[in-house]
Amino acid sequence: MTVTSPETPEIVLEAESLVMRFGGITATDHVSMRLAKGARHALIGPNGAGKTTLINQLTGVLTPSEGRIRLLGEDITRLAPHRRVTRGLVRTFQINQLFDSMTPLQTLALVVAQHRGQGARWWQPLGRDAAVAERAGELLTQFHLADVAHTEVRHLAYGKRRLLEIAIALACEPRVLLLDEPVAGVPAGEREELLQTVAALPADVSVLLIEHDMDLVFSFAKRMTVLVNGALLTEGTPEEIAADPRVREVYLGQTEVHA
Ligand SMILES: Nc1ncnc2c1ncn2[C@@H]1O[C@H](COP(=O)(O)OP(=O)(O)OP(=O)(O)O)[C@@H](O)[C@H]1O
Repeated sequence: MTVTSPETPEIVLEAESLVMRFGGITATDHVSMRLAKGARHALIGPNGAGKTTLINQLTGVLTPSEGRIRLLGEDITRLAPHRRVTRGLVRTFQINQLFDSMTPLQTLALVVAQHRGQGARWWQPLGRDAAVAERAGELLTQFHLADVAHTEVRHLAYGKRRLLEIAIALACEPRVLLLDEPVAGVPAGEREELLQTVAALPADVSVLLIEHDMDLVFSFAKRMTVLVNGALLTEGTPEEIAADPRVREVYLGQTEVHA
């Protein structure tokens, strides 16, 4: 039996000494990080720090040159991306052309049905499967999309599209959600709704936020990991990170980082 106490939180996602080389470039240089259950964890770093490369390894788009990734205690280092989603590791999706002519209701019903193994039946009139329709309706309400439930995605405001992207990820019932720049490009007038929704994500879903917007990072995160030049510079609480002179130097754009 595994005994966990408040001092030893359950670790849901663990990267152990990940290395990713592209030819002569080491984009991820022995990076380790752990995400606790219910985490609100941000991954930050200047351009080219290796955030995207790290996330691509966590989701399975890239296979690390070295190191291990564990999800809920199981090694997933070489597991295909879709199998990671099934096991509860989900990244926010960028809506592609496929969804443009569908409504948010149709989109969410499709994803919920697909995730529940009812993909072949998703096109049946909504209402045939009450559980799917109910879950899609819940997500529409939770993500402030009820008023545009029947509007084709192509006509949605940008902020609503970003909300739908997060709702799609939640429809996959994640244990760990990788939230990739949720407010990037969202106009000021639409940000507040998005920020509130991100703040209200279910407490039992562990969230890793990748974000350049420091206001969002500091209002959201309880822990932060800072990457610089592919390596882990430091990890800590927002207060520790804000007070760290090395982090300040990085964000002031100085080239020398003193360890
Ligand atoms: N497929 C690739 N082939 C070669 N080099 C790559 C590849 N992908 C990333 N890199 C390099 O790895 C380094 C890290 O890039 P990455 O995109 O992961 O950084 P990032 O922190 O996500 O940056 P940004 O904030 O600008 O998106 C960069 O030097 C980049 O040029």
